[in-house]
This record gives sequence, C-alpha cells and structure tokens, in this order.
Amino acid sequence: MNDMTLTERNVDIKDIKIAASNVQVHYGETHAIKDVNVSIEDKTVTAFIGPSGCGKSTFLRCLNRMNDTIQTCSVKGNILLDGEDIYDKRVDVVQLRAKVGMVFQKPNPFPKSIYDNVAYGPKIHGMARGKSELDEIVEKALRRAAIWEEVKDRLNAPGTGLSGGQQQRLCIARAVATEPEVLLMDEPCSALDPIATAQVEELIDELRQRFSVVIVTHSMQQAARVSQKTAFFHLGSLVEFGETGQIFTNPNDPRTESYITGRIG
Ligand SMILES: Nc1ncnc2c1ncn2[C@@H]1O[C@H](COP(=O)(O)OP(=O)(O)OP(=O)(O)O)[C@@H](O)[C@H]1O
Repeated sequence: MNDMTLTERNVDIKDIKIAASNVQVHYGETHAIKDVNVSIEDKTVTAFIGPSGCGKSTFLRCLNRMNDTIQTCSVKGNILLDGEDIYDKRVDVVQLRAKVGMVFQKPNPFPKSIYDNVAYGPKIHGMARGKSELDEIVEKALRRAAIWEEVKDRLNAPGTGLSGGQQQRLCIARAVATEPEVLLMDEPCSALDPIATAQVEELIDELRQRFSVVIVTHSMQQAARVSQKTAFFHLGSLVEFGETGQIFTNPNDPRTESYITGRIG
C-alpha cells in the first residue's frame, strides 16, 4: 500500500503505535487476510470497515495475538508494537494482551462482582501493593469508563446483573484497568441501544486522549463519528486507508465508494 508509507502520510515514526506489514492469515485453506500493510497511530481512533466476512475481526485479533487461540489459524508477516515484534517467541502473550486490551461484540463480564471484574487484571499483573491501591485502580478505571456513578454503591453486586450498556462499559473498565496502550474494540456497540451506544462513543473519544483505539464497526455513521483514520477491507485485502473524512467524502478506490454508497455490503 504505497499510499500508507510514512513519508507520504507525513506521520512521524514516533506516532506509529502498531506497524503491520505483509500480514497474511489463513484458517486452514481459507485465505482470510491477504498481504495487509497498515500503521496504527498513537492517540488516534482507527476504524476498520468493510462487508461481512472481509476480515476486519480477523485482522483486529492479529494485533494482540487473539488468533493464537484458534487452532486452524496461522498468521504470517510482521506486526510491531512500538517497534517490537509481537510474534517474537519471547513475547509473553498475557503481558501483550494487557498492553493491547480488547473489548468484544457482546459484553462478557466475568461471573464475579463488579469490583472483581475490574480488579482481576491489575491483581494478576501485580499492579497494586495493597487493598487501598487496588480500590483506587478500580475506581479510576470505572470512572474512565463512565460507569462509576452508576455502580459505586453496589461494587459487590454481580457484573452480570447490569444492563447491556452498563456491562459493556464495565468491560471497557476492565480493559482500561491494566493501563493498556492500545484498545481493540470489535463491534462494541452492536448489542447496545442508541443511548448506550452514544455513551460508549463518547467514551471512545475520551480514551483516545490516552492511547490508540482500533474499532471494528458495521456502522459507517459510527466510523465517521468516532474515528480519525479509516481502513476499508474487502475480500481479505486492505483496499484503502486514510483520513476518515477523505474516505467518506472522496475515496480513491471504486470499491470503497461502492461500499460507502451502499452498492456492496
Ligand atoms: N474461527 C474461524 N475459523 C475458520 N474461518 C474463520 C474463522 N473466523 C473467521 N473465519 C473466516 O475468515 C474470513 C474473515 O472473517 P472475519 O470474521 O474476520 O470477517 P469480518 O469482516 O470481521 O466479518 P463480520 O463483519 O461478519 O464480523 C471469513 O471468510 C470467515 O468465514
């Protein structure tokens, strides 16, 4: 993808959080991702869009090695986080996933209390020296996920007892509690009503002040609202990547244009 080289996009190398090159993904015989090159910038929301089955989620899962959990899946190519190869044999995937957190399509709180959902990651990563430090981390994460006021009086209640929108914000709190550098979100609003969606979108905008967010979405309105960069995938290839405004108003590739005008999808 020549239009994404650093020089042409005028992006300083220090602003690149994740650099993926020549990424290929197979599920057995299925060639799901075909030679994808993309640079994800720091403190930016990047949206992955494209028709169903084009490989958006597969590529997203490459960025924190979530595909490792799928037996038939093989990932080739190079993915660097701050210049370091995340597929290097020496990389501890648990640490990697704390740095590159993930929020899934369906809210999936653990069958534990609200407090324990958020405290779990910081505990296993030894981030707190005692109970009061852990309490602070939990409160900070719940505040950042804009759900503190709603749950502060029932931290010991089960996370699964919250509404869908609250559960998703709890999952976001759980993901931000380990102080990630990148947050991957796979259709985070697809199970939410418009009010909860608006809350999560507002939150995404706040989160990007601190780190880079990559969001897979089927909603072009959502991509246009929340992202600064957009990547359009089609049949496993990254067809076009650029400023969100440009992709939606003046795409370079006819396939992007067909998708955003509703002719393919
Ligand atoms: N676990 C899996 N095993 C086998 N094939 C898979 C698996 N997950 C995805 N695929 C295949 O890989 C391709 C890309 O799928 P992927 O889910 O990444 O697309 P997507 O763009 O995220 O789709 P959607 O928008 O429908 O969620 C598809 O052909 C899909 O059938």
